Amino acid sequence: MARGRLNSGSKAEAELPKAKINSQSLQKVAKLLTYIKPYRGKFIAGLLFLFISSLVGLAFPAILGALIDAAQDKYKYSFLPHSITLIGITGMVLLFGQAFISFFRIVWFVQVAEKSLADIRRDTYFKLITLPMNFFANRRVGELNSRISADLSQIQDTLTTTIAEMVRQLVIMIGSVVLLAIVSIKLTLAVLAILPFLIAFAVVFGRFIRNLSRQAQDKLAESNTIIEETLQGIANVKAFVNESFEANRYNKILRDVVNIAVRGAKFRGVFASFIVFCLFGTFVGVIWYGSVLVHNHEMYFGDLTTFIMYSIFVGAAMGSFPDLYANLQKAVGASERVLEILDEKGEDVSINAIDNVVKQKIYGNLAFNNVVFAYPSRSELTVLKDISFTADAGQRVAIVGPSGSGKSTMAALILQFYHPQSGSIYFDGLDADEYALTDIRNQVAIVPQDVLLFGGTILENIAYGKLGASKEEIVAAAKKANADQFITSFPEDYDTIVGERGVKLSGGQRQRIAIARALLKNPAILILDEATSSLDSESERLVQEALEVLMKGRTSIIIAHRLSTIREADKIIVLEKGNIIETGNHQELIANEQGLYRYLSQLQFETAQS
Ligand SMILES: Nc1ncnc2c1ncn2[C@@H]1O[C@H](COP(=O)(O)OP(=O)(O)OP(=O)(O)O)[C@@H](O)[C@H]1O
Repeated sequence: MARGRLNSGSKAEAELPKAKINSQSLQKVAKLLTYIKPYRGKFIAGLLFLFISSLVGLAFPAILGALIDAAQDKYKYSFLPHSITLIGITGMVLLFGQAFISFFRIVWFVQVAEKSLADIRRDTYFKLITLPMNFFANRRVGELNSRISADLSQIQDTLTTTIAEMVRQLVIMIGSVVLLAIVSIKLTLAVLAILPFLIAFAVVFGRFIRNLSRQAQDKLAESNTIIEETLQGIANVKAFVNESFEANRYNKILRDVVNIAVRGAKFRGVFASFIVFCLFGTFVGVIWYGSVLVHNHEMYFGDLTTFIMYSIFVGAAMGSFPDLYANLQKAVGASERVLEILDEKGEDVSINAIDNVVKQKIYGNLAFNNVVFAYPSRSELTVLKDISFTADAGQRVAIVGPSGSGKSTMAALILQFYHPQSGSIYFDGLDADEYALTDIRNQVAIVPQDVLLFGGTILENIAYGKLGASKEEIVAAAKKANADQFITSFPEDYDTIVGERGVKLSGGQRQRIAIARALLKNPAILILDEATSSLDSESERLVQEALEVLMKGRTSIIIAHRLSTIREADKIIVLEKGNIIETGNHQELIANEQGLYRYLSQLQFETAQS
């Protein structure tokens, strides 16, 4: 019956919203069910075995009744042997047969569910990572991740248990009602007159209680967000001595959780007491009426036992439907959400690495032609307004400008993370749209401001630039990137684990790893997003040296924060509020007394001196 969880603990899938089950939603689910297709043989066999084992289960009340009657030398069923022992043996044989069949149906259902779910998971993950950047800009990634895993678990549960349980309970319920009528039509009518009303009441009241429990769960989820956020930003909490502020915030929300849970508990108490009273009242009534029939010799005692067992079957089956139906609704909702992702249009990247190899070589000539761009998530703010510039193969072009002027956005456009609203980007004189997306990304490398290292060894982290690179190639790249020395100073050398659970590397060391990665990738065009935080002078020298090696022979776009590092650039583009306001080399720009470049240079020079 409605087992609304009213304590504030919550399972992930308990929070999943339910969807309406109608022809439209079922059509969508059917699309997801195509994932079962490769395993349909096992699935159908499992359903068949389930059907058989449920039918066999229906025989037991009759056999138990027959055993009890046989004890009094009464044999009602002609198809059963007229001997207590033989009836007992028949029961045992059926039981064994049922156990045997159940084993296979459970194994097959789990196999089908696991395999098809793995396929859905693989496709969803691949679709997710090939979705355009804009998809991620509008969503909280953590939320997306937990939502998808909860949705997929719900679908998995439904495939492994809910569908099987529904079929089983349906067979048992229909079978039991038929068999009840055969045993005693009078008693059957008495039971059927009461049970549906009781169950309808339980469903309606149960739903009300579930709503209350959902409110408690939502509040609890809100409180968990506080924990998550504060733990992620623990350094901020400590630095601002805001521990008591956070503790109070958390405490307040916890009090709300308790209030809602306690209010719900009162309703739950009323509900449970009423149901227990009515349900057991019904059974007491049935047994009373049955005893009267037995007493008047209108019914055997064994029949009464059989009858009571079938009534319990019917009650349990009816009671299980609301939960099973709710599970099905959640699964439909979950399927719809997973399908939404699967139906999104991903970028043109193939799951087979072989399809992504470079088909059209880029030599490094880059041009922006009247590029206008606004982020799709903030379309009212034009970030780049009519940007035009060229970078010839092998040139170094620096982009400078105040914070928020659009420098990183230009890098994102070169990497084709977004597309300009108007204007074009050209590689070797050809519009970017004429290249395969992977061709561009394979031949452009970025050394970002903040280098993210994956959990794994240093070797694997460098190899990310060229999967399948040999150890010699990796070490050679690390040497050129001035990284070999610090790597070999670790006891585990290139096998040192870095990332969240491994050794923490300094900013300069991480940058040199990123440079080694980029060297290994050997791109035609290089984007350097210079770190804003300055390194100590030794580290700075090592990084700068490595960058010199990296930039040699390639087009380099340097997003510069420290103007001292770009004096040698062939061209400097000064950006302000999305417009190019000056272009030239260092000498030319510094000569412009009213220019922004000269002003910014002086500002940095004075700051450095002071
Ligand atoms: N993903 C995004 N979605 C919406 N707006 C964005 C996004 N990324 C950046 N912006 C906005 O675009 C503008 C330009 O940002 P951008 O990061 O390109 O500047 P920047 O010159 O690189 O700044 P900084 O020197 O601080 O890194 C800013 O107003 C910023 O708020």
